[in-house]
Amino acid sequence: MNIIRSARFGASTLIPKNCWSVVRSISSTELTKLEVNDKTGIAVLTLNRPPVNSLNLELLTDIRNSIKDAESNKCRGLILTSSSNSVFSAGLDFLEMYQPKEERLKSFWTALQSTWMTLYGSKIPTAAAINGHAPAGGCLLATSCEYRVMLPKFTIGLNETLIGIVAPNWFMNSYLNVLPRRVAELALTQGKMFTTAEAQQVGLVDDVVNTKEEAIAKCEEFIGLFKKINPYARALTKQQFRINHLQELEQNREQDLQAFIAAITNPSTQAAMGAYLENLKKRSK
Ligand SMILES: CCCCCCCCCC/C=C\CC(=O)SCCNC(=O)CCNC(=O)[C@H](O)C(C)(C)COP(=O)(O)OP(=O)(O)OC[C@H]1O[C@@H](n2cnc3c(N)ncnc32)[C@H](O)[C@@H]1OP(=O)(O)O
Repeated sequence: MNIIRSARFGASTLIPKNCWSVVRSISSTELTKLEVNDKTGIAVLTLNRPPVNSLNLELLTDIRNSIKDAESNKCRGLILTSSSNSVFSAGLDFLEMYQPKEERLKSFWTALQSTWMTLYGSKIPTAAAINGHAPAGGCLLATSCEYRVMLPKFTIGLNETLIGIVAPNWFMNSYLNVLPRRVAELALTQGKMFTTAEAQQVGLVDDVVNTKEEAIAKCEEFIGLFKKINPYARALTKQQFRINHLQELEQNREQDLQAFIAAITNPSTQAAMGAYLENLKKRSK
């Protein structure tokens, strides 16, 4: 019998393969659902933190655990998507950063660093089915993947300067891994949110389709490209492209954390964030 061991069902829980329907849950929490298609071996990770999948400590932790579960279950690839019809992820949860408690703020940023390193450095092929808006941290998740497909009439980009904050190096590096330097610099300094059409034009997304189902199918097609490629050779090649960015953060994690805490707790950042949040709340009424 072909057995899959699911880390989050407990080390001793064995799930018999073939006793399940084609799509099988590997692990799920209140905030994430990780399902694998038994025929293709490709896993779909659905973010499910209504209303906007803002990334708080718990969601970031669940995303990281899910990526690790997909890897340890030897999935052939991982697709990130959202349970919302209009938002992929609204980025970092402002409530983690506005008037924060220091210990929680530290855990939050440390979880973001770990999640990014796990996703950006994952050995398996990764793809994002962007079925809604993807500002800031939402864009970071998407650009950390190897392939992106997006639905029309949404927006994506690193808008940090609009909020009065500075995207850290590793946010920028994820952008630069996808965009030409000049486009990335102009976009980052303006805090530009690209429409789907603009994002495709500059190469921020690879394809545009009309439905979430088509987006997942496109991601599967992308991951299928590696069917005949030796996974070890593929993973090492990907690693060589990304190792400098990963090492840069790994070697400066504490410094990066302290820079984040100093920037976020600065009274002028708090004031800018407070005003931005106020505006967001007014708009949503
Ligand atoms: C040199 C190095 C130094 C290091 C310095 C480090 C500095 C920090 C770097 C990293 C910082 C930030 C990265 C981020 O990710 S910040 C988050 C940026 N996100 C945004 O700007 C998105 C804001 N949201 C929107 O634009 C819209 O909500 C939407 C995503 C387009 C969706 O629109 P919608 O109409 O569908 O929904 P809406 O009514 O606006 O929102 C519904 C409720 O959700 C609340 N909300 C939205 N976004 C967030 C969020 N990111 N965090 C928390 N809450 C959010 C919104 O306020 C509504 O709430 P309510 O119903 O009014 O209570």
